Amino acid sequence: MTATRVLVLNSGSSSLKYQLLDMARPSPTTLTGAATPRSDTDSSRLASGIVERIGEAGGVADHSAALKQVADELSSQSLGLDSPELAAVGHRVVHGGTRFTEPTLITDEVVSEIEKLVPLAPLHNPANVTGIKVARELRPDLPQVAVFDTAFHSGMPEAAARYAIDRATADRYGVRRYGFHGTSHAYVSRATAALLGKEPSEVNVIVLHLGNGASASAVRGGVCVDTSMGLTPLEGLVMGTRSGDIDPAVVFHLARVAGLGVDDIDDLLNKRSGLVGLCGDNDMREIGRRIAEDDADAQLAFDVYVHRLRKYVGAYSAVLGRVDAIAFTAGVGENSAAVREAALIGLEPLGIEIDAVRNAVRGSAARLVSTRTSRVAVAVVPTDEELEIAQQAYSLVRP
Ligand SMILES: Nc1ncnc2c1ncn2[C@@H]1O[C@H](COP(=O)(O)OP(=O)(O)O)[C@@H](O)[C@H]1O
Ligand SMILES: CC(=O)OP(=O)(O)O
Ligand SMILES: [Mg+2]
Repeated sequence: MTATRVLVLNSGSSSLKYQLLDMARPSPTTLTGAATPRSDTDSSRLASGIVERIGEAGGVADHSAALKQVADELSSQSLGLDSPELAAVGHRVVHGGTRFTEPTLITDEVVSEIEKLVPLAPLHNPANVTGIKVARELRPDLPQVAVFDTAFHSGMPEAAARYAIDRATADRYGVRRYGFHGTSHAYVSRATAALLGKEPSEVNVIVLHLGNGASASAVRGGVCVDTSMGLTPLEGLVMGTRSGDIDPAVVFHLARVAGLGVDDIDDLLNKRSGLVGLCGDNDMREIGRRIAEDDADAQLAFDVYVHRLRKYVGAYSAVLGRVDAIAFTAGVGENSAAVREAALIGLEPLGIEIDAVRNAVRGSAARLVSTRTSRVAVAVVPTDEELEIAQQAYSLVRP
């Protein structure tokens, strides 16, 4: 029997998503070719699930406990990690630094390199390492593949990847823009091309990945040329709990005037800022409910979020010159018609015409929400980081 199944572990800062896929069965997308949107009826997906609120009240204690829960759920469906049909485990790893720009077979040395990158992604890489260690303990014989969030952005031009700071200091300490959510930006930019009936090489796309973490990217002909996250996943858009762009002098000011330490400021900007910092809620659904009741704090949070998003749409329109499509993805991008409309309304001079009626229709498939006359196609394109990771992992181990 040939082993053709891949288990994918996608550890976020407070969640663990998993999927078990059979790569021998038809899947609607291919690694390099055209992609069509994925539905729940795909025969390739054997199991999937999510453990949420890790480390929070009402959730499991930590990522080890979450993994144990996933292993138990799979075993109860006779799909456990002990299955001889497993070909590999694919792990999402958020930060790959400058070294990891391709899917990588995991060895002890690779694990220790990923651990060295923890200071650059303190909310994410530790969880990724835990997942790798637990899975390797359970199945030491099985190939385990790391797929990096940073990889898709690793070819960004120097003009976009460099910060304008002293070069020697930057080079010595690896201070440059890496970018994240790369598997999602790669998958969604390809799926957007497919939705337009084009090859990825033919289209320029702005991808707006709006989840709890959020980032924008400018993709020219299938290649990422700029993205909003930088050295860490803190730069760029306003997020659920992260500030995104601020004047770096805010940090000095808070240290000198408010007497805050570096760790306090790190915690403030990563965990107590963004939507939650502005209005106390980080879930866009709750913010929508509060706005409907005329809550001024929720309205302000929404307005700041959308203003930043519009700025990036404008910036990346200029970076790309010609924009063929803008694609909204991840939890907020796929579900919040209000965010999509507020971000793009009034941008007709840029050739962007969102259609309020089409935009308001709910759906789970990739779809266009622009007017028929819009020069720039506006699309909602569900992301599938797990499928992308599975395909990249399988490409390394397939017989
Ligand atoms: N129906 C909805 N309307 C508006 N926002 C939603 C909806 N469903 C989910 N979201 C938003 O999506 C976020 C989670 O997105 P997701 O892509 O799953 O994030 P992550 O992978 O970072 O955990 C939630 O915090 C919430 O703000
Ligand atoms: C990199 C990042 O921000 O990931 P997530 O959105 O899963 O927190
Ligand atoms: Mg995510």
